[in-house]
Amino acid sequence: MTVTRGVPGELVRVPVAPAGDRPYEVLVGDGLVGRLAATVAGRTRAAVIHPAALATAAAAVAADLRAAGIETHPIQVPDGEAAKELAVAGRCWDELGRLGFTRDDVVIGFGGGTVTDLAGFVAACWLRGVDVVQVPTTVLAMVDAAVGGKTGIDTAAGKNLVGAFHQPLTVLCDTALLATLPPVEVQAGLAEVVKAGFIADPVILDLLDADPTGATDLPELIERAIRVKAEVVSGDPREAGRREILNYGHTLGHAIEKVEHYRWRHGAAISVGMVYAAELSRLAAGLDADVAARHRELLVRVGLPVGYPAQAWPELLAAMRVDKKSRGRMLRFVVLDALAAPRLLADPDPALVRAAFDAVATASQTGTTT
Ligand SMILES: NC(=O)c1ccc[n+]([C@@H]2O[C@H](COP(=O)([O-])OP(=O)(O)OC[C@H]3O[C@@H](n4cnc5c(N)ncnc54)[C@H](O)[C@@H]3O)[C@@H](O)[C@H]2O)c1
Ligand SMILES: O=C(O)C(=O)C[C@@H](O)[C@H](O)[C@H](O)COP(=O)(O)O
Ligand SMILES: [Zn+2]
Repeated sequence: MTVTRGVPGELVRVPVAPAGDRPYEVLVGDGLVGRLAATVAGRTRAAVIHPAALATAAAAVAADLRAAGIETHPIQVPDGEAAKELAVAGRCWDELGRLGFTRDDVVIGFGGGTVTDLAGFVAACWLRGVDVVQVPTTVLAMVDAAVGGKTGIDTAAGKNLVGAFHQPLTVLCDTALLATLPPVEVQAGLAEVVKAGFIADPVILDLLDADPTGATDLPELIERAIRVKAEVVSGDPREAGRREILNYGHTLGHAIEKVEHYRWRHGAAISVGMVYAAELSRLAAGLDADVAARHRELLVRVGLPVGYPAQAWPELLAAMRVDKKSRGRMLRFVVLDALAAPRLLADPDPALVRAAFDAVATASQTGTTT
């Protein structure tokens, strides 16, 4: 998808000021990857962690950095969730060791959210923390994954169960890089944009009502969602409280990803998860029925799934119990009291937790990926 900003050459700067940590900026604009060399000027070495799909683009980035005198090493990792495995992180650390990576060298995460999660985690652990610059290349990574310093990998028990908070030095969102992104990946990214709309910025929902594919409004949608994330993360960088609202739709969504062995896109899974969370909000927190219904209507118009096979419930419930928001045997969910009024709901009535699933349960035997 080609994204043209309203004003050609316009550069958007969104500040992130994580309490107790170094402030940084998320830059959004067309052709921004050209600024990478200046961003990491003075470093001796850079490792560009990238997915197979972006090998050519990563080679071009590496050539730019080398031309600026930085010894640069691309590290290719698998496409998709397969990048977020311990063995892949281990291979990256082996490579950094082979290169003699020191504390003032820099890791660059160049890819979608799977790669920025992995690269951030690799950087967080190497020598107990080296700088990472995130260059997200999907809508999802621009609006969410690359911003805020949540890094991590998956384990057999579930999504993102091993990780670290490690804020990036800067985030460069070059919208020109979205030109090669398949439409289905744009839709997946819009799921997190919808999330930002329901938890904090309803203007996003109005924009998407009028333009559900983001054909004309994608730049504004990206910027608005980044602003929501930046504001939340700045106030609570380590998820001591309010940051949990960014997990809206993720309790069931992560469970679906696990049960599907990560064949579903993250955005598709949290789309179903948001319809579920909206229904739980209606049943347990008194959310207006129209606001709950708006979730399904909008997500369908965006082209995202809103259903999951009914028979999977026991497996999904078991997976939800290892969600990071759980405490002991207590399930905790992000719910909405009203539009843009999210809160934590602890230990809801198990009958309501099950009843809310009726809103997404389908008779089909298998989930449909999008
Ligand atoms: N850390 C966080 O705060 C956070 C937030 C949201 C999501 N996430 C994580 O992000 C991940 C999902 O990220 P995603 O949706 O970006 O998926 P992804 O990283 O798997 O990218 C999707 C696919 O598009 C390819 N791709 C990436 N950029 C491309 C481009 N410009 N052109 C063509 N192909 C391209 C990738 O190789 C991959 O095959 C999940 O693991 C999720 O848990 C993390
Ligand atoms: O940044 C956050 O905080 C989020 O929860 C954003 C989510 O969109 C993202 O998927 C995140 O990786 C989920 O985190 P987890 O702690 O539930 O693994
Ligand atoms: Zn997410």
